[in-house]
Amino acid sequence: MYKVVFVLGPPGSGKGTICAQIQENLGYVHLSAGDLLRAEREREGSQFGALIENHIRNGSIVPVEITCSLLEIAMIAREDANGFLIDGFPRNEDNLAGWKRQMGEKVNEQFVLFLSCPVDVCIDRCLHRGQGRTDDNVDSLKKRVDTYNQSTFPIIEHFEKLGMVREVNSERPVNEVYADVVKVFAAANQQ
Ligand SMILES: Nc1ncnc2c1ncn2[C@@H]1O[C@H](COP(=O)(O)OP(=O)(O)O)[C@@H](O)[C@H]1O
Ligand SMILES: Nc1ccn([C@H]2C[C@H](O)[C@@H](COP(=O)(O)OP(=O)(O)O)O2)c(=O)n1
Ligand SMILES: [Mg+2]
Repeated sequence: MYKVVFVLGPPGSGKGTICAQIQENLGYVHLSAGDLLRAEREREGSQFGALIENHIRNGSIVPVEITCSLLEIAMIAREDANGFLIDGFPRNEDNLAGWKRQMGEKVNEQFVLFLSCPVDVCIDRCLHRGQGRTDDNVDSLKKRVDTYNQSTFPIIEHFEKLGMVREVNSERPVNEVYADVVKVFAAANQQ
């Protein structure tokens, strides 16, 4: 069984930043659904490149069969891992249902780390992220925030009802956010 922590929050809430630090210090392997999709978009011979780019620019969500397969392939490649941080997934009902179908029997879902941050702060961070992403512009960001509010937040609420959500306010400086995140992992791993 793979041990899995889902990391969710609005675009720019700091998911990638915090996951990199957890990977470095706690031995979890960081898998960003967005990074895997961008890599697949660039892969020569991929039949999904154009479809992925359309969704990324539109701030809409790629069909789960594609994303979940990329995640599973990446997990199989790191079967030695202590656990996995699944960053930016599941982002909607389709993601959640497809994950349950494909991975439900193979994973132990530890908890959901929810990085909460006001949307205006998040948008500002994305506009200054400096990674040259095709979706870090005002138009795409509006759509991504709509998708977050309409489709992703209900998934967080679903996990909340199951008692699985650990919320950390990520509006603060990274070192403060990280310190609280470490406490969440310590508590979860004590059980
Ligand atoms: N706590 C924080 N305070 C200020 N800036 C942050 C913080 N966390 C992340 N950032 C910056 O905000 C941008 C988005 O962070 P990132 O980790 O890519 O977020 P996400 O993966 O949730 O979209 C990056 O430029 C990052 O350096
Ligand atoms: N589960 C996912 C995750 C990301 N995507 C697509 C759509 C998202 O707007 C983009 C970018 O996702 P990414 O997690 O990299 O974005 P943020 O880190 O939240 O800014 O990728 C997806 O279709 N399905
Ligand atoms: Mg990210």
